[in-house]
Amino acid sequence: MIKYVYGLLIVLVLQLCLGCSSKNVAQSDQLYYDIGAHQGIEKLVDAFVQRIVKDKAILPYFAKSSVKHFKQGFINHLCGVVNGPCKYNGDSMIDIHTGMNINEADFNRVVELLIEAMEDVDISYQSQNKILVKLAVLRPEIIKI
Ligand code: HEM
Repeated sequence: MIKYVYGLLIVLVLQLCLGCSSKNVAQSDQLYYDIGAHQGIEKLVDAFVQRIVKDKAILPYFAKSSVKHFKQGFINHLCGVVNGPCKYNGDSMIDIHTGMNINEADFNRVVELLIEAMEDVDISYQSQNKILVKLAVLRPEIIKI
């Protein structure tokens, strides 16, 4: 009987440990999966670019940019931001945006366009907020000093 109880206890402890470790793994990249993994990010960035090209205040910033290159860079960067399995190999946010003289209003507008794009592709408000919190910390690297 004692052996049986011990056995049961061991199984219980093992299950708890497995439960917590798989929970941790799931939690770390949960946002990535919640927004549809790589395909979801591609859809979002497509919608974002469609919003940018229709915006008179923001489009001029991209006058000399390659849309294809921007899309790929933004996809990889966002994928990393949401703890996905991609690696962004581009320049730092400071290096890219320095010299563009981005003001507060235009930064906010780009964030608005991203929110609209997230709505376009039906990303939940909870995931939207998580993404926005992660991007908000980049603000000082992007707005002109
Ligand atoms: C949190 C906000 C932002 C993030 C995370 C972000 C991120 C990025 C990334 C990842 C790239 C692509 C880098 C590459 O692979 O070449 C990029 C490029 C670019 N970003 Fe941003 N950006 C932000 C805000 C802005 C704002 C507010 C503007 C302008 C109003 C802007 C204008 C540009 C332009 C014009 C490029 C293309 C540069 C080129 O052609 O080399 N970005 N950004």
